[in-house]
Amino acid sequence: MDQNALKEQTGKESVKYIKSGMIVGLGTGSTVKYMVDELGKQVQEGKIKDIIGVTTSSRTAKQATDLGITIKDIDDVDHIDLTIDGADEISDDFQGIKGGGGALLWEKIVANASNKVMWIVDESKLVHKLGAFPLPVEVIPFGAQHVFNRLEKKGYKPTWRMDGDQKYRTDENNYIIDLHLGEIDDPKSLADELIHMVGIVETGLFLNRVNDVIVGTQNGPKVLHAR
Ligand SMILES: O=C(CO)[C@H](O)[C@H](O)COP(=O)(O)O
Repeated sequence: MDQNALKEQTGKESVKYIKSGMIVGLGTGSTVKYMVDELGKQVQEGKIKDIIGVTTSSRTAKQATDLGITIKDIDDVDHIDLTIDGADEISDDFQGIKGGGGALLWEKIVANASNKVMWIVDESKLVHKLGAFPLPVEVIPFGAQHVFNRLEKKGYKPTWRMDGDQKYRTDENNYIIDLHLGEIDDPKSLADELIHMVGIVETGLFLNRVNDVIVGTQNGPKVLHAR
């Protein structure tokens, strides 16, 4: 099976955890796309009833709406039962990097409002230590070049996330700077340092935020329990 087939496997498997009546956080990315397609199918077939989706990006909102899934704004629900989202890297101790798809800010807000969080990944995303995947940080446009320069001075090897020849814009109209760190020895202190730099709105370090992970493997989906 190639990587896409593994993403499809884990995406479809995760829908088994969505029960009728739930308020479900819908993540972003190519793996989540398979999950939302399957969820839409089961909603249309009447197998899953009365669910409400809270989406983590305008892309997922459009996909879910097109499939007939009822969507509510995060501020119109008081909790989320379960959020299913993708991830870019998951370390041995279940810490993660997210934001490869540019939706890290809304993804973290939705995760924080969720009783349970499940990540769905293919096996290539499991790593010993975080950092081979460039760490995204979301920055507001005002003064963003100064933030970039500070990150460069710190040796964090920043690059602008691009969309063609323009800087990529998030759903909040912010920019993303990707940090090419290689290996992150202490994710917690790095997250603390970055979040206190004025202009940075959020980082792609998702620490202690996942309960279960479904991994797509050549031998079928495997469930890992984090906490
Ligand atoms: O964090 C994300 C988007 O911001 C995605 O969940 C992450 O990038 C994984 O994406 P994919 O399933 O396409 O590999």
